[in-house]
Amino acid sequence: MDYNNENSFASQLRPPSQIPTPGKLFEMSAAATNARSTMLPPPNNDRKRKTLAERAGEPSRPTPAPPSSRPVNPHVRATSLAGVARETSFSSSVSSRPSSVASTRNTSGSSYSSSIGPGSRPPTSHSYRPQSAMSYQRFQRPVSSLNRPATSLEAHEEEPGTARNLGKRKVIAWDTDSRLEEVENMCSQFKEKMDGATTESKSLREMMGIYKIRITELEAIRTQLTSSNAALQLELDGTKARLAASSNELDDAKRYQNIRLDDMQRQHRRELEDARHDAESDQRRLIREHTERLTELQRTLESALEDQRNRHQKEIQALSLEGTTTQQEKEKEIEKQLRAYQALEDDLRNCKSDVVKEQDLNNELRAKVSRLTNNIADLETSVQRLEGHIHFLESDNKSQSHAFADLEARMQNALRSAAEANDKLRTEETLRRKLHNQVQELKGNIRVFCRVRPSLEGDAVDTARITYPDDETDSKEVEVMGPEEKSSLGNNTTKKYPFAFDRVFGPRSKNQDVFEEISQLVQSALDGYNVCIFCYGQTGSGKTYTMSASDGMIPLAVNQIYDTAKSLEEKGWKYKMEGSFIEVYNEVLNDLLGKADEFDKKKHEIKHDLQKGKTIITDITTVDLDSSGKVDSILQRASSNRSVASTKANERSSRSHSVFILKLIGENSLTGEKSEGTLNLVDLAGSERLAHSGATGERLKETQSINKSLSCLGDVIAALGQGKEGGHIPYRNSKLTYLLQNSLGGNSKTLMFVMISPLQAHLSETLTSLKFATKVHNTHIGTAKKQTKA
Ligand SMILES: Nc1ncnc2c1ncn2[C@@H]1O[C@H](COP(=O)(O)OP(=O)(O)OP(=O)(O)O)[C@@H](O)[C@H]1O
Repeated sequence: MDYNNENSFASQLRPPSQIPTPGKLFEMSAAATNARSTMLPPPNNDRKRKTLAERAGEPSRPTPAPPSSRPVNPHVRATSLAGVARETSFSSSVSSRPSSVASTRNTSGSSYSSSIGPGSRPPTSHSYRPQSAMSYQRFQRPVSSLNRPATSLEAHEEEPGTARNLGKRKVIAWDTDSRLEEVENMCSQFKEKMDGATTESKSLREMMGIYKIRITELEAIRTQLTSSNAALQLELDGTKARLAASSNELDDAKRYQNIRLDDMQRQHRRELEDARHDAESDQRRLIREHTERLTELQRTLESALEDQRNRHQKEIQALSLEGTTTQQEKEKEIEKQLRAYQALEDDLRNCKSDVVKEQDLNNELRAKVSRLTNNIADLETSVQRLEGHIHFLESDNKSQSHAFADLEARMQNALRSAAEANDKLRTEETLRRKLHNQVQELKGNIRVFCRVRPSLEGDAVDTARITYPDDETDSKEVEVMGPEEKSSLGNNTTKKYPFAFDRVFGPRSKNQDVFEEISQLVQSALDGYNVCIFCYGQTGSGKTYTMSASDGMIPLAVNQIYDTAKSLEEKGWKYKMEGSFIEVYNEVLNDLLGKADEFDKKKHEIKHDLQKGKTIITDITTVDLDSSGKVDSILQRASSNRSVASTKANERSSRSHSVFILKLIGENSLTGEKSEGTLNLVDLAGSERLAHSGATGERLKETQSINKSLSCLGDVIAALGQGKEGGHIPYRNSKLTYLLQNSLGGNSKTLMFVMISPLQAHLSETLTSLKFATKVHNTHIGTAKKQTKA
């Protein structure tokens, strides 16, 4: 809860309920108060009234001044005038006869009417009523009542008594007629008064009704106000309670905050203490380390200084030694120079003697010059002889130039014949390709090799009896001893099953030996043919080992292609190699170089260009094989993808076909030739028969799909073997045969490996595989066509 948020608290309070408008309240208090305070006390009927006769005998008393003669507040006057509007006769009688009853009555009536009733009274009448007509009358009553004849009401009550009084007066009357007239006048006046009193009474009753209604209304308002007051009180109590609860909560929150603040402060202090402690220990450690380092540095510096000092001392010693040596040498040199000087002096002496000798010699030389002049003539003769010899040598150089030109011509001839030889070589390469293809055709466009794997360490000891009759010569035959059968005579017999293929590899054969046999087919792919090599056999018979081992057909084929492509470069050929790896599992294509989690989900379509003999698979990863090392990474990626996609119970590689597709696009820049070949290396799923596998559920579905695709492969080969021009080949019956459509049949070269397990337990599957391979071997497929690029 947010105790600081006053708004939230304020919002919880209820808005005050409707309070009656101050106008009404004012109206009630003023009107009600005034109505009650100004209401006339009931007429005192108990007061003993005097009869007319009694009053007639009384001496007349001075009448009080009429209200009009006194200074009256203008509002009071207005009120009286309002009364006049209703009872004009009374007003007039008051003014004309101050002593009459009517005047008094009229005044009180008008005062009364003016003091009550919001409708008939001017609103300001209360505020200007220090002495209302009523109060004036009340104040005057004891005096006026003495000579007042009677109020209209009293007159009414006293009416029966009037006749009696009159009768009494008749007795005492001294002027009967005038008295009678007076009485009649009085009677008529009483009658008038009666009428007026009746009207007044009626209006008073009406007023009473109005006041009753008004009182009821005011009572209702009071009730309403009381109830709203009670509601407000309740609300106020509720709000007070909420306020108290909120303030309690606020106090709690404050307390909690304070506790938390204290905790945090304590923790902060602790952390600060720890940090300070850590910092101090760090500081101490750093100072220690620093001191140690300083000491060490000092030690190092001191030792370096010592070394340097020693070195300098040594140098100084060496220099002083050198100085001493130099000084000695210099001294020696000076001595030597002194000796040389002495020698020079000796020489000078000798020279002087020599000059003498020279002069003698000069004379001798002059004699010689004359002799030499004679000799010059002899030499000129010799020069002439030498010039003749130079002429002779110059003529020999020309003959050498001729010989050089001759050599150059011979070299040009050699280059020409080399170019011719290269041309011839290229022509021969084309011829070789043709002849190579012819040899392959002669060997048959579908060939079958059989390979029997050796017994492995974990294998059962019981091996089948498999022999190789022509092992030493052609290596084309294999004989398998069938299972023991009882003859009709009850003897145990075993049947021998001989098979012959294009080549049989025994258990001792190596992958390299196998590859030598197929390398010519790989060469055909380089030459622009579609080649398909697939391994057929039961699970564990050695298909993957033959195809994808590190020295298997795939790596060896790629290596050979690299080597050959390189050697063909000097003949003008340049090759581009693209590799992709496909899996066919349960009739669904998967990209083994793609993502394992997209297996069986991503759709790949097979599209054929039958005219160009090209196959395209949509959304497949194609790797540029620009170095031979790449093939290893491709095989590893495919293998890891397969193991990710497989489960323990389902060894995916055994239950699916894998196809390594190598596209080889070549172009000869010298001859303009182009070729596009495809090498398909197929590792088929295990071929064990459904009945033998004992599979159920998902495994049964897999086995059915494998059997279907393998039997479709057999059907396609059989249909091709029939060799009917335009005959239907059921490629579309399975994904595998549809994928290999351009690599199976007339436009391609096909090689099938039938892989055999040496175990007796697998004998039945071995015989089935060998029989299937024999059927394929007996099939002759039409001539292969080279794929040339447009
Ligand atoms: N010629 C051989 N020399 C030595 N070992 C071999 C040979 N052929 C197969 N093997 C071994 O035999 C075992 C089974 O071979 P491989 O996995 O190649 O069989 P497979 O037919 O591909 O089986 P699957 O159908 O399950 O893929 C492997 O351990 C493999 O190393």
